[in-house]
Amino acid sequence: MEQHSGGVLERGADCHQDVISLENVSFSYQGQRQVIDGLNLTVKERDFVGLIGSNGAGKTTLMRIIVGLLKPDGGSVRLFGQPIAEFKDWNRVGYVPQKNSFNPLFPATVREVVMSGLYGRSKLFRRLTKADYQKGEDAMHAMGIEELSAKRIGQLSGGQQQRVFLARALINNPSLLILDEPTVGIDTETQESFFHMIKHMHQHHNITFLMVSHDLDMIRSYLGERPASEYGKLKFYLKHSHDLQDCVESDLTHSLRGLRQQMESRKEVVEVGNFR
Ligand SMILES: Nc1ncnc2c1ncn2[C@@H]1O[C@H](COP(=O)(O)OP(=O)(O)OP(=O)(O)O)[C@@H](O)[C@H]1O
Repeated sequence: MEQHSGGVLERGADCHQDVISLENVSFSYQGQRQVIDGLNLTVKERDFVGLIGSNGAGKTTLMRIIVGLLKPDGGSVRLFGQPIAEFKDWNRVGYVPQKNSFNPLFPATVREVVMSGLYGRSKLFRRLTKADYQKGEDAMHAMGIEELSAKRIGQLSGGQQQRVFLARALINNPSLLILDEPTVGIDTETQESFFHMIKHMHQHHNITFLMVSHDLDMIRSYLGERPASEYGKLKFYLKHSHDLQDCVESDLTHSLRGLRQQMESRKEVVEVGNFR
């Protein structure tokens, strides 16, 4: 992740793809003061970025800009290297917004809420296939909620509901997960198991995370004591699940391939020479 306003935060050579890039992004709600002004942010493949900031600092606004729900007044937003206006591959992005509380009479079941993640932004309801149902089962299994599948979402506890929303975000097997305060209102024990689960997903499933949280202890325990960068009241903490070894290896592979090609072309010259 790089984030800077004015000065550039130094970061070594890195072979990982840019997943989120914001350049000089500004935003204000109609007729109000600027919430975000000239923000630069780069989140790379397999980064885990934790965002901490006081109430009203602009965290949710920033998440909504990144997932295309708000259009910035200025600057550019790219996802996986593509300008957001042209980005179509929304299945690669899972987004869990700030907690919604459901009326206990809300008619959808857990399975229906999870399956609705397949429709993404198209809002086009298509006939679900056997493979789609299997994806739903897999996502519920990953979140440990398969036994709740027939219950109404409104009848679940806050922690169970969060698992449902995470399963909904996971159903398309995303490469980027954006979570906005996923553990608000959840008891400490469930928070711990939730964090354990997302750390596991980060370390073993190569998912890139951007997570807003008020839980400074959790953020520090996983992402380190100090923020990697700050922008106004927003503090960005960072951990990679990769290290530069990946890049060294990929450079090495690249060099070896180059060497092999050189040797092969020499061999051809020799063979051509022999032929003559
Ligand atoms: N729909 C809206 N219309 C007008 N102003 C808004 C709207 N949503 C948020 N704001 C204002 O924008 C600023 C940033 O709000 P935002 O929700 O992004 O903050 P936040 O950092 O996520 O806060 P919190 O920690 O309380 O969730 C606040 O001053 C808020 O009052």
